Amino acid sequence: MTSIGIFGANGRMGRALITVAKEQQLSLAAATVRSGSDLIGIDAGELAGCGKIGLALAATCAKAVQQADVWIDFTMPEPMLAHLKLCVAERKAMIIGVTGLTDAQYAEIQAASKVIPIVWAPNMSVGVNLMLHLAQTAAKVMGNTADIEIIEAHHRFKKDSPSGTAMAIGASIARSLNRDLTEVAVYGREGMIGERPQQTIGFATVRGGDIIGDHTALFADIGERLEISHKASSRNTFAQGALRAALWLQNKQPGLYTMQQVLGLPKLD
Ligand SMILES: NC(=O)C1=CN([C@@H]2O[C@H](COP(=O)(O)OP(=O)(O)OC[C@H]3O[C@@H](n4cnc5c(N)ncnc54)[C@H](OP(=O)(O)O)[C@@H]3O)[C@@H](O)[C@H]2O)C=CC1
Ligand SMILES: O=C(O)C1=N[C@H](C(=O)O)C[C@H](O)C1
Repeated sequence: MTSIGIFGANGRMGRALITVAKEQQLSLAAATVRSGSDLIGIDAGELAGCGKIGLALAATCAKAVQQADVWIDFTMPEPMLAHLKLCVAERKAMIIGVTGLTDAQYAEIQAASKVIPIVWAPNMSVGVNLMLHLAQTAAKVMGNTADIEIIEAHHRFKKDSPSGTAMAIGASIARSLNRDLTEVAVYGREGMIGERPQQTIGFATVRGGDIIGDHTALFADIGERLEISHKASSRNTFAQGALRAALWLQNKQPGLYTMQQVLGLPKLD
């Protein structure tokens, strides 16, 4: 049975991962927190609020990393890169859900994937990964005349904007229309901005309360509009996807894999 490790066990996603791993009776071999944390030694299930699981939280270090075959990381870009180095040194596979990466940070994941197998995805839900296909189909049919806008909403604690998922939806649409997202993306509008250039892809961000994660791709033409929407109502959905990826990734060759591959969906354009 694949043994699984969780970095950032105290995060919102860390706790969801522990809960779902327990529900699914997976082999959770390690769960770590920052070194020096007061949580070290506490039972991981008690931290997550799902009851004792008999696994004490450990400090993140090489020795802890040796305890599991596949590590899951939903922390933040900088700690994730430190964890990536540990996994490369110990030749451990990694599932990475962290968003808000710079191009240079993403390049570090690409480089590490020459040595270890990695799944990186900004959204581990089945629905969003299907939505990427639906958005490409809509773009091919409507994208040359319709105005395309991507709207996302998340909880007040989220640090990055637009969300990683919104960026992935925008990139998928741009690819299927042969547009360069860096040239056509518009992030927010203010003042006398003039009429909308048709080729642009707009992004709008909402932040508030405890919204788990909503995404809409809007194709607005004259006389009709199409909206493709996904709403997550539980973080456990993302955790289920990440754990599915962890089981799928064990014994794979080094490489950078996608959730499309994990879920057996066709390759995106
Ligand atoms: N791909 C997907 O499906 C999804 C991706 N995400 C992404 O996952 C990431 C985490 O989200 P979320 O769980 O809400 O965030 P949280 O803020 O709840 O958790 C972040 C975790 O990272 C740890 N951390 C932060 N900074 C450091 C540091 N400098 N050193 C060590 N540990 C650190 C925190 O530790 P501590 O508790 O000690 O502060 C915490 O455990 C985000 O990038 C988010 O966008 C989220 C949901 C789904
Ligand atoms: O920070 C979050 O919470 C989420 N982040 C991911 C993103 O940036 O797309 C995925 C999900 O929507 C929740």
